[in-house]
Order: sequence, then structure tokens, then C-alpha cells
Amino acid sequence: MLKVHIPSFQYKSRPILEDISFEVAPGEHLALMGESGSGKSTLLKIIYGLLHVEDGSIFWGEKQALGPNFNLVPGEPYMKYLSQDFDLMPFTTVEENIGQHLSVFERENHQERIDELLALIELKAFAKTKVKNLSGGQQQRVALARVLAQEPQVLLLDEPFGHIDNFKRGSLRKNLFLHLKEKGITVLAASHDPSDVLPFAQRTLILEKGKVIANQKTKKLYNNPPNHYTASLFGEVSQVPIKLLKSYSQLDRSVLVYPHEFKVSKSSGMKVELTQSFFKGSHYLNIGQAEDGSILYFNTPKKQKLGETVFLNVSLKTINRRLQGEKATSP
Ligand SMILES: Nc1ncnc2c1ncn2[C@@H]1O[C@H](COP(=O)(O)OP(=O)(O)OP(=O)(O)O)[C@@H](O)[C@H]1O
Repeated sequence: MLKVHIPSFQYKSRPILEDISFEVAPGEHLALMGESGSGKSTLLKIIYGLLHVEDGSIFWGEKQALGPNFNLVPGEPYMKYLSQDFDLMPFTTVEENIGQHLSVFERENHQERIDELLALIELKAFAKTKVKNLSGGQQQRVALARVLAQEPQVLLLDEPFGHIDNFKRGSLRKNLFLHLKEKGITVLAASHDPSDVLPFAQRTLILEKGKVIANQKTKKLYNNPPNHYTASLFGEVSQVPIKLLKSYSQLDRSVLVYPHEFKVSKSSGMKVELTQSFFKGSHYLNIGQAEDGSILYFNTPKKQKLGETVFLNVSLKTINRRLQGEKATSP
């Protein structure tokens, strides 16, 4: 079990993290989400031992990670960290960069292991290329292979696919996360991209302004987000007064609705004027304004005319689930 306890952390007396306590079970994949500047990288750096915290503690089982005031070289042998800057050797080849991180005690199967890692990051053809001649995305893949070289027990990933194009991203994240699961490696991965999180992370921790505002099973968190901030990390979301959705309701509250959860009708439902429409490939994402001024995001299979009036409906099942979820997923 990875146990993280950080009462507070400041950069030059500016508070960055506050009251952070959570655990990650062995082999679990915990995603870390939060808006830019919410403290994700800082948290990973503290866990890895790059930043010192006064009263906190980081434990992996019985072993305490001691941090930079106690370790001459930052880091712990059982843990690896992929930072946003890749820390590669630019003038040596891809395979030398990876090989340098393999264990000296397993010299005889070095080449086999390098080939395995090159296959995982889909860079076999670039084995003999100097790193300085690679694109940013390719360099990020080499950095990934380096942190995997010695099969850490705990892997900290900071935006692991941030520089990788969509074309490679899909297969790479699938290969990588399935590989980590197969090996039973415990993962804590910061990401802005819901596609890195929803299919792969068993749990997701949400940071807002340096505080944990949710820590839940990923599916539950997506289906029952405790607030607008959490839901919006997964994509567009509308906050809709229940009275607008169901005119008979006496409830003076609103619910969060994802764009695909609205059903469009020509005659009945919440009246909305369409202001913008975006082609998203499989559907159109529309923006509309309700009579009370609320801005709503909703999907339609076909393009709608701007200025057109449509009627939106949300199922009672979704409304009830959201109302119950708000209570259940609060930290
Ligand atoms: N070396 C530093 N010195 C002072 N302040 C810093 C330093 N590094 C980060 N910060 C500040 O700490 C806060 C948290 O930054 P951090 O990089 O942890 O956020 P993040 O959630 O990882 O953001 P992003 O998603 O953009 O990477 C920010 O306000 C940032 O400006």
C-alpha cells in the first residue's frame, strides 16, 4: 500500500497543497486530475522525493520514502517517476538511453529487454537514432521506456502522453496501461485527458486548488460527480435547474448533465435557443441558451440550425442518480 500524508506544502510561503491524505493499493491505478496549477506535479514530486515536506509522510508498505533532505540522490529504488521534462541523454541513441537504466545484474538479457521495451513504445525502427534527432512525442516515449526498464513497484506518471499525437496515443496508452496491469505495478498518473483516465484508472483523485475534493472509483465519479468542477474535467457539462427540466418539480436544486444525456424533442421539454454547433465526428456538440439564461451543452446526431428553438429532456433516472450521487461522492 502506498500511503501519502501531506498536511501542507508551500513554495516560498505560498500554500500549494493542503491536507492531502490518500492510499493506493498494490497494483492499483489511481488517476490524478485537476485543472492546471491545482498541484498535481507538485504532489508527484513530493511522493518521489524531489521536494521536502515538514510534517508529512510517504510510506510504501513498511518503507518510508525520506525525501531530498535525507537522500543524496532523490528517489527510492522501488519507485520511478516520469516528469514532464524527459531527462534524456540527447547525444546517445534510443537503445543506449534505455539500456543505461537496466539493472547491471542482468547484463546477459539486456538486448532482449531493450527490444521488449522498444516494442512497447513502438520505436523499434529508431533504436539506433540519437535522441536529439527525435520529435518531442518520440522523446516522451523513450522517457517512458526508461522508467519501465527496471520494472518499478510504484510508477508516478506526469502527463505521460502530453507530447504524443492522437495517432500514436491510443495504441500507446493501451499497451502501456495493460502492461502495467499485467505486471501488477502500482500507478499514480496525472492527466488532463479523460481518455487516459476513464478506461484505465480504477480510482480517480480530484485536486482543486491544492486540496483533495474527491477520491472515488472512476466510474462512480464520472456517473455521480460531486460538483461542476469534477464533471467538467471529464468534458462539457451543464448545470440545470430541476424546475426547468420538470416543471412539476418543487425541488429548488440543479443537476449536472453531460451533453449525451440530453434528448432533443421538437415539441416538449426545456425550451432552448441554439447558439453554436460544432462537428465532433460522430455527432454535433451544440450550445444553447435556456429561457432563464442558463447555457447548455447537448449532443445531436445531425447539424442543427443556429437560432432554432429545440426542446431538451433528461430522463428521471439520470436526475435521480445525480441527486443521490452528489451526497455519495463528497469526500
Ligand atoms: N518551482 C516552483 N516555484 C514556485 N511555485 C511553483 C513552482 N512549481 C510550481 N509552482 C506553483 O505551484 C502551483 C501548482 O503547480 P503544479 O505544477 O503542481 O500544478 P499542476 O496541477 O501539475 O499543473 P499542470 O497541469 O499545468 O502541470 C502552481 O500555482 C505553480 O505556479
